[in-house]
Amino acid sequence: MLKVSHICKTFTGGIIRKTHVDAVKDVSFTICNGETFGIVGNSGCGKSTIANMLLSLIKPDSGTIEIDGTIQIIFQHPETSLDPAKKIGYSLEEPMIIHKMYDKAGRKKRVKELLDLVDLGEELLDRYPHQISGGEAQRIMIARALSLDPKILILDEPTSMLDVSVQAQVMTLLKELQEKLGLSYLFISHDLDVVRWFCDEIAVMEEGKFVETGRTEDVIGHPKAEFTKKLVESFILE
Ligand SMILES: Nc1ncnc2c1ncn2[C@@H]1O[C@H](COP(=O)(O)OP(=O)(O)OP(=O)(O)O)[C@@H](O)[C@H]1O
Repeated sequence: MLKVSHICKTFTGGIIRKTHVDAVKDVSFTICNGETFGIVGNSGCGKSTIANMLLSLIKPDSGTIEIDGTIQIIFQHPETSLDPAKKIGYSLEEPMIIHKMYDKAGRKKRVKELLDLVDLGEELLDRYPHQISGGEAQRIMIARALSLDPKILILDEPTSMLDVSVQAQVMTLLKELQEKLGLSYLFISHDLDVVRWFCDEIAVMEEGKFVETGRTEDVIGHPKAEFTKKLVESFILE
């Protein structure tokens, strides 16, 4: 389970003229085990800042975050997340080496299990990132994240750089993995269509604030906040 209570983050900067951005303002939510919570909002509304606070990459100014188990993230650009100089096999093993998990034989066995989970063949292990497709690269990133047995995955626009048909395959795979492994997901997206299909609950975010939260069908079907209404309208008109 993940419980976020009243987190806030303000970025300050500038030497001559002070700048001040309230990136996240009093955000609270809970993700129950095995559930998917989506955050939808325009660029710059604070989605990544929330993800970074969950990953302890930045510290909230106030509020609390309780995480039961390990949390991992899948980014938008799988090709830049993989080391171009390292073979896929090594990239899959690396997190286990860093965390001193298993001996060499155990890691090799685990790599095979992980490939199986994401429906890829062992022939990929000897290739470099430029020798695999975008969809395969994203599957490798998912396998790599799973190597540390996380309970929660943050999916930060995980398919927005992929072709539509490949997007659907990766999203279906994520759903299957959730069932199989009992994972919880925090799904960050602009795409209401995918969110509607994928998320149990969503929050609509505007300028650092959650303006509306609830079961996905309720929020999209009966939007209450003005911003949500506009978002739903623009998505239907597209
Ligand atoms: N390290 C930082 N220093 C100063 N301002 C920052 C920093 N990180 C983010 N911001 C600002 O905080 C606000 C929220 O940014 P954030 O990256 O969380 O948005 P986002 O919703 O993830 O956007 P996108 O969908 O484009 O990734 C933006 O105005 C951004 O410019």
